[in-house]
Amino acid sequence: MGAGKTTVAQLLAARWGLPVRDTDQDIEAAERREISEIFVDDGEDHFRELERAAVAAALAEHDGVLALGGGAVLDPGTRELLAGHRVVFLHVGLSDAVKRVGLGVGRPLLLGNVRSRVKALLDERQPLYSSVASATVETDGRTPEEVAEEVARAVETSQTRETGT
Ligand SMILES: Nc1ncnc2c1ncn2[C@@H]1O[C@H](COP(=O)(O)OP(=O)(O)OP(=O)(O)O)[C@@H](O)[C@H]1O
Ligand SMILES: O=C(O)C1=C[C@@H](O)[C@@H](O)[C@H](O)C1
Ligand SMILES: [Mg+2]
Repeated sequence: MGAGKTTVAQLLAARWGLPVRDTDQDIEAAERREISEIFVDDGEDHFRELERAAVAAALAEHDGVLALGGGAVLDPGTRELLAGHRVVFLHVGLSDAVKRVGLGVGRPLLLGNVRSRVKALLDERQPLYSSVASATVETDGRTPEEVAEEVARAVETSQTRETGT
């Protein structure tokens, strides 16, 4: 959370002239309620099922840039769906993440002490993010535009390597 997935996905889509989707937004639209309401009413496990379905639908229907939720990779089924796709991990350190998420409003897993919640999530999830990603881009101390530039370079380079174009 706060890595900039939603923000950077939009910049990349504009750069490449592609459509952009965001599974958090897809879930809220389909459910007609906010993510925090889903967590409160039905719990995280149910949210992860909705998220897996949203990722599957987006990968099937959408040819463009997809921003995931920060915890999507926790679900083994979602990780399987992502295999074979270009997945870029936007890394953020504790200090920048805390600055970017502010009070954590709308992010149910940050309820309580935002700094200690962010630290716990980063520590727990780091190995999973690295295992799913085909590239990692550092976001600390960089603007969204600088991050998008580096993601584009990483993706375009891997494309050249794969296709020679
Ligand atoms: N590189 C950056 N530098 C400074 N601020 C940033 C950067 N990237 C994003 N932000 C800001 O941080 C906040 C969170 O960004 P964003 O919503 O894109 O994160 P996210 O990774 O999609 O989070 P989530 O997992 O909750 O969906 C926004 O206010 C955004 O403008
Ligand atoms: O990191 C997480 O687990 C989450 C991140 C957000 O994108 C949302 O998907 C939700 O708030 C959970
Ligand atoms: Mg987001």
